[in-house]
Amino acid sequence: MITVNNLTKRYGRHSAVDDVSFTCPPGTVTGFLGPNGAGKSTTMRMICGLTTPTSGTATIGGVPYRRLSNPGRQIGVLLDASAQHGGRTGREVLSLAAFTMGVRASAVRPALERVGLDATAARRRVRRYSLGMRQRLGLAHALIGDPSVLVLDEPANGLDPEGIFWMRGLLREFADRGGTVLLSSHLLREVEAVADHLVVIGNGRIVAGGSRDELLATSGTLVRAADPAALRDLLDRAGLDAAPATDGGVVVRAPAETIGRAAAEAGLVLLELRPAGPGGLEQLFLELTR
Ligand SMILES: Nc1ncnc2c1ncn2[C@@H]1O[C@H](COP(=O)(O)OP(=O)(O)OP(=O)(O)O)[C@@H](O)[C@H]1O
Repeated sequence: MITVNNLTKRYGRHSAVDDVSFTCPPGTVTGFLGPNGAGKSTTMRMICGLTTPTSGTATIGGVPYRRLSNPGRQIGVLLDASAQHGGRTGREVLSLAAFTMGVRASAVRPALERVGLDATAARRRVRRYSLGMRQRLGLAHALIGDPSVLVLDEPANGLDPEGIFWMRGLLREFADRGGTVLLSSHLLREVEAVADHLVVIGNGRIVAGGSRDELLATSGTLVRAADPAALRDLLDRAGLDAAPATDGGVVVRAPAETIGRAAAEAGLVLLELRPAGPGGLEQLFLELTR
């Protein structure tokens, strides 16, 4: 369980993270979503004891990271895959991590295999790894202590579509076995497929959070009218926020009944009126983080 309570980080007058609270329960994957510069990395660094909060707390199983006795055995962290020591081989990186955490050396090979790094890759120096290979090695590093919590910052960066699919499966399985996963991304589509909880951050503040299905249910109503300009006028007059959808309709943050009644009163012909679904969540995400 990760518990974040009123976390704030200020750099001078700028609040990188502003009063952020959320929890990540065991058995779930939480997607931490926000555009570049929203405060995801800073929050994750505070969870992992790398950045000191201005105020607030973050705990793993009730204990702040810096007070964990052997943190790698409880929480696996992948914050910046490109920061690995380029002069070491993949196997050396993992052997050193295993040694530091008190994990037996025989765990190194299976850990590399688990993330799809074969014997040739294991012998290669990390400076010759692609970003995708570094992400895989970073994931192996996070997993080698057999932790119950994973914190991963943009782990899909540099992975090809097959790699992203593979990683989703790995994270889903980890959570299904009772693990806790927090992963960040600036792409809704990327986390939507694997996360069962979403926390959306914009300008350092939480702007939406809850189960993915809950957020989907509140993601608005898709409306398409025979006369799109008349629909826009009607929504403006009714004071209803609308965002353009990809298929020519608009997503409105209001129940279908409200829109349907307003359209009927104005004599407007509607071609479509339905819950916006995943596309609506995308609109909501864009709107919330604008
Ligand atoms: N060490 C620092 N000194 C000053 N400002 C910082 C520092 N670290 C982060 N910031 C600022 O805090 C804000 C949040 O940055 P952060 O890296 O947490 O965002 P992010 O959501 O992870 O974005 P990205 O996806 O681009 O990494 C940004 O405005 C950033 O410029």
